[in-house]
Amino acid sequence: MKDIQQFATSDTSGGIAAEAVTVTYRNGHTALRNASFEVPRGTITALIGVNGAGKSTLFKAIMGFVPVAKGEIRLLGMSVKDALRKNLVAYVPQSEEVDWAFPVLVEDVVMMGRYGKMGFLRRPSKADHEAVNSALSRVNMLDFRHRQIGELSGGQKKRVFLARALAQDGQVILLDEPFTGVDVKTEEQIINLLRELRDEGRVMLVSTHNLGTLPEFCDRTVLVKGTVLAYGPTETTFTRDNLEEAFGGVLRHFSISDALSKAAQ
Ligand SMILES: Nc1ncnc2c1ncn2[C@@H]1O[C@H](COP(=O)(O)OP(=O)(O)OP(=O)(O)O)[C@@H](O)[C@H]1O
Repeated sequence: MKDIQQFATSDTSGGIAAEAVTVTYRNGHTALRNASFEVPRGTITALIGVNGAGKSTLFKAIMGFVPVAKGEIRLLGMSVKDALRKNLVAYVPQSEEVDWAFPVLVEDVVMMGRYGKMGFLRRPSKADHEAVNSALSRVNMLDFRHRQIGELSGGQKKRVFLARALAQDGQVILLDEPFTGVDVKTEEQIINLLRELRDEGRVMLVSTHNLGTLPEFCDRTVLVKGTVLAYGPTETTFTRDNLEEAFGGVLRHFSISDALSKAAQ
């Protein structure tokens, strides 16, 4: 483990903090061992590493889907359990995780973001409908609200799930590969939206294999490989040494010079 960036950290109580986190699956496989990092609020953080490095596992631990065997995750200064109970954690899934054949309208998907705020019967209030419409217009998808989710393009689907996170008013937003299958224009729209959300003081953790554009919009980077290898501001963490350690030979196929020079700017 090298070059871990400790940031000076008064604000970390408000973001995501993992301390010596170990996650072991039921079959006994330890996917993350002794992983520590901190991310303040008001930041967009890239989560990068090779396939199987533990990115999704970290997301699952933050969402309380898998138990943390050792260590602790704190979100916005509280336990994962409390943050989930307060409905503060929103998740934008990878496309492959969603059953697109499920017959549900765009506005229904976004309304799911409001469930935590509704009563037992889940009867949407006027405020819920307004929140859904406002979230859909923020991602430029209001005109599609009566469409079946399965009828949308890849980029449109991503925007609908982002709208669900907005309707939920998630303060910790986890995005799993938000740019897979989206065109350049949609990617730009998503990045602009993430910047707005950052400026509102939310904290975003973005799992991405798109190393080329990462330095343009991620203030911080966390590198994983069965643990956290390094974390901190992108300009000091997104370095050739750290990338080589995280990706090894895979990097031979990727020209990182451009990305590194962007990170250094
Ligand atoms: N439910 C599970 N049970 C047992 N092992 C699992 C489970 N889910 C994932 N793993 C293992 O844990 C390790 C980390 O997997 P994870 O899905 O977190 O990686 P990832 O970094 O998200 O990869 P990718 O880039 O391919 O999405 C892998 O070795 C994987 O095989």
